[in-house]
Amino acid sequence: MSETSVNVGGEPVLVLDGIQHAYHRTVAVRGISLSVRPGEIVAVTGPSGCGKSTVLHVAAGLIRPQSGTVRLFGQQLEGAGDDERARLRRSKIALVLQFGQLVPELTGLDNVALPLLLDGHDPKEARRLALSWLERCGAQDLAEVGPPEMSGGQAQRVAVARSLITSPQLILADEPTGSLDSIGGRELLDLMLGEARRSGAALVVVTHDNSVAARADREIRLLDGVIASEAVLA
Ligand SMILES: Nc1ncnc2c1ncn2[C@@H]1O[C@H](COP(=O)(O)OP(=O)(O)OP(=O)(O)O)[C@@H](O)[C@H]1O
Repeated sequence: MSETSVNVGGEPVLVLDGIQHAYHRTVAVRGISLSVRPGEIVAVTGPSGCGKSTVLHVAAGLIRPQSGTVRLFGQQLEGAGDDERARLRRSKIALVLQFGQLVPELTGLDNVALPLLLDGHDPKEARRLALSWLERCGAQDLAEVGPPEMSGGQAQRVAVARSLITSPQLILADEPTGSLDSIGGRELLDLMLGEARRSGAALVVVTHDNSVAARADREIRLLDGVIASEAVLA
């Protein structure tokens, strides 16, 4: 592990218990339980279609699983309405989904500033911070560019900048650098891992990249919708 370890401990920030989910007749996840502690870096790996994205979307409260429970920062998600879920996500969690999921009508800069603007921060200060995060993510050239004009990799850089600007306590990332070349992807992941280590945020990252998994505290490998193996690496 190249990053400096922080203390990993305390009450879990995320607990999944007995999660099952199917899309029509396709069973994606069949009974997954896992728990993530503050500051822990967890890599979720496994072959295509094994259920990784579904687990991440359930953890983020974007998918309501057919059975099982999700607890985020001690709060049970089942009873929470959509507004409450959105509030919880905005205040403590950052999401980086596979295709960036940026707001198409806004510039790169305003996409990054958006979480702060929604939280009522001073717009000038929010944009100043957004520019500095774009620079750190190698995306300063995208400040005035709209998402429809960005490549997949560029959108991922902007999405990572947006995820880190709020100093989240939990980062949920689904193949956050899958559209970048290997060097660019490595640099951006280095930044995410480094930031998580520095700030003490927990990071759950879905990845096909073995080198990322090797630098996590724990690797959870899925196969056909169940946890096939779990390795503590740190
Ligand atoms: N919206 C959907 N509608 C129907 N089937 C879906 C949907 N999303 C996922 N699936 C199916 O559920 C299963 C698990 O998909 P999921 O995307 O969670 O796997 P994954 O491990 O993240 O795959 P990948 O590595 O290719 O992104 C797969 O068989 C997939 O085809």
